[in-house]
Amino acid sequence: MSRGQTMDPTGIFQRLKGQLIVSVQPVSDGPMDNDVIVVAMARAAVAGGAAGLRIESARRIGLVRRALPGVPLIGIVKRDLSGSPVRITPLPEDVADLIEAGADIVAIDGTDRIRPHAFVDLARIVSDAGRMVMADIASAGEGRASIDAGATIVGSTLSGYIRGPVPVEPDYTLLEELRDEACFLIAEGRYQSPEQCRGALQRGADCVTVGSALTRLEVATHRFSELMRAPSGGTDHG
Ligand SMILES: CC(=O)N[C@H](C=O)[C@@H](O)[C@H](O)[C@H](O)COP(=O)(O)O
Repeated sequence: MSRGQTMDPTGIFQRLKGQLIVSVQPVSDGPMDNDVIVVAMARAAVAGGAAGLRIESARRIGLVRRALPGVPLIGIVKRDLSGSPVRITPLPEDVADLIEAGADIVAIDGTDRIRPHAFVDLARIVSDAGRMVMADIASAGEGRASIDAGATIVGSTLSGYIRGPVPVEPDYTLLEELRDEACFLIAEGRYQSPEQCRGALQRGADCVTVGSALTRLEVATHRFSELMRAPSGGTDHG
C-alpha cells in the first residue's frame, strides 16, 4: 500500500474492534528516541498481536507506513505552543503532514481549551483527504462536541492530564459515559495491564491503546524498581 492509499473506515474498524493498539512514543530525548528503534518497536508490537499503532511525527508515520504497509496507523504531532496548552496536532500543517505521510487516522486534541485553530477546521482537512478523525478528549462533553465537529473516533487519551494530579487508574467512567455515542471509542491513558484493558472493553470501549507500559522502557522499568525499593519491598513472599 502506498503512502497515498489508506484503508477504508469499515475495514479499519473491523480490524481494530476488541483489539490492542500500541502507542510507540519513546521518552523524548531518551536513549530509545530514535527512528530505527521506533520502527523496530512497531514491528515487534505487531508481531506480538497489536492490530494498530499510534505514532508521533509525520516522519515516523512515513517510516512505519513503509515498514508495515497494511497496519492501521494513528498519527499525531506533538508540539509545545506559546499561548495554548493544546499539544496534540494543533496546526493545519501538522494535519497535512500526517496525511501526506500515510496516517489512516489523524488524532487531534479535542479538549475545550484555548487553541490556535478550531477542532472543526482541522477535522475537515482530515475528512476531505478521506482519512479518519480521532478526538483526544478529557470529558464526555468534549467527546460529544468532537463528534458533532467531525470526529468518528474518540479516545479518553487526555483524561487526567488537564488539571490536578494525574490519577493512577485509567478513567473507566468516561468510557461508560461515551459508550452509547455514535463513535468508535478508544480507551487510552494509564492502561498498565491486560486485565485493565479487558475492563475497558467490558465498560464499552471498542479497543484499547497502550503506550508507556509497553514502549517506554524507562517508565516500565521504574514501576519495578520503585516497588522493590519501597520499605516493604521484597518481604511479602520471603
Ligand atoms: C497525555 C498524553 O499526552 N498522551 C500521549 C498521547 O499520545 C502519550 O504520551 C501517551 O503515551 C499515550 O496516550 C498512551 O498512554 P499511556 O502511555 O498512558 O499508555
